[in-house]
Amino acid sequence: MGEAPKLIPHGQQNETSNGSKLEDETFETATTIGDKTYVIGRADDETSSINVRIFDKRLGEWVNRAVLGTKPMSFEGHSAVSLKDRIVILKKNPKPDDHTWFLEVDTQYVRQQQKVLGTEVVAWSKGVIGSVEKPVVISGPSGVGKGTLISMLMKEFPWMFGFSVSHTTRAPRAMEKDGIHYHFTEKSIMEEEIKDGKFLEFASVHGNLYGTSVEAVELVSDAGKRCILDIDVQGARSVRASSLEAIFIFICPPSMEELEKRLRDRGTETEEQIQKRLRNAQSEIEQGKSSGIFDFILYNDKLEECYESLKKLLGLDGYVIPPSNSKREISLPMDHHSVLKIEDKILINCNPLIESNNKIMLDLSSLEGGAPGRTRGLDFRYSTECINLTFN
Ligand SMILES: Nc1nc2c(ncn2[C@@H]2O[C@H](COP(=O)(O)OP(=O)(O)O)[C@@H](O)[C@H]2O)c(=O)[nH]1
Ligand SMILES: Nc1ncnc2c1ncn2[C@@H]1O[C@H](COP(=O)(O)OP(=O)(O)O)[C@@H](O)[C@H]1O
Repeated sequence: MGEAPKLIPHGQQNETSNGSKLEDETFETATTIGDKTYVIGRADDETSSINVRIFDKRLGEWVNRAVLGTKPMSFEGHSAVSLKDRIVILKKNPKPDDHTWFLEVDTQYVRQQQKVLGTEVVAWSKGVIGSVEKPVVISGPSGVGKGTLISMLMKEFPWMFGFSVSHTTRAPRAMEKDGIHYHFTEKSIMEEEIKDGKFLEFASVHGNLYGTSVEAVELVSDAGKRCILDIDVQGARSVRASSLEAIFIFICPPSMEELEKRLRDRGTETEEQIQKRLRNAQSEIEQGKSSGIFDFILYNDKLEECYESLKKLLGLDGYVIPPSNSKREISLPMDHHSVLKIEDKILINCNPLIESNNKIMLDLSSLEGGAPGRTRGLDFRYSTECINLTFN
């Protein structure tokens, strides 16, 4: 039988071996959901990310767990509030864009990973205020014009779109820069990261490995931009099956002869690679048209016409976008002794002694996404409607 969780309350003096007093920088919270208690706190030595221990009250012992998702780095203190399938962690003295994290303990993603890994699983997901436009997946055979069309979008709407930088084991082309066009990666490293659940999707394409990391997509959305993914049909199929909702567009060439001409004129592939890509093109076009994965099929014959059609699909024809769509940020002066959950809202700083303009309501009623990516749809409101509660 294991010992029930013993917590070190915030600020409690800790005896060190030589009896000197040591202010404990971090502390732990214990939150029970179902028959498990989740003890959160203290930095995990190796990674200095926040540690999670699970005590199974039914078994009366601590259980091992796999911790998935992007882990929060250690922080000096937090409040923990339990929802039915996750724990909301509100950081103490947070940075404006790093205040809320979710420890998922019984979400669909956790249950799915528990089946795959055959062990207890918890998954971290960073909370982000507001929601984002659905990402745009663009697929099509090599040489059809995907990159050209995407560059035109990014040039005309730089504040609106961001490109998901894929990982690949392919060698860079003359003009390609690492971290801009691709993360050019060793196969063994990429395979390791795939095993660690860091990729939303990956596929072997034209003899090389390509993949979209969760971070690549989330970093674009964190910047308040709409994410564009240039991925092959296999990748589009995986994204369609994932929790990431997106718009799927397949670009077709006007003919195979024109596709071959473009590929040759581009001059970036050897003859052997051109032949391989043309062979693959036939089946890709077939899948693009008949698989049901794609919401739209665009023919890239005349470039400008195709670009106008693409903008129309994305609701951008003749649409003037205000240049500044600054991200909403909130600074959360949080007093950790006065956090209260009422249904799907969390009242922060409700202590009547705290001045009203620091009373905050966190609305969790329209959460989207979640591990292994971000949890979006948070809504913070400074609210004097916080109920003045007496704390004894
Ligand atoms: N599944 C998947 N495919 C990708 C990814 N990045 C690029 N691709 C696809 O890999 C194929 C080859 O890409 P690339 O070597 O850049 O050649 P290109 O199509 O001629 O530009 C294209 O169909 C891309 O859409 C990715 O992250 N995942
Ligand atoms: N509509 C078009 N007409 C003629 N050439 C095009 C058209 N669209 C793209 N191209 C050219 O075809 C080549 C392949 O385009 P690219 O964007 O690299 O394709 P992808 O990214 O799909 O492999 C490039 O040299 C590009 O300038």
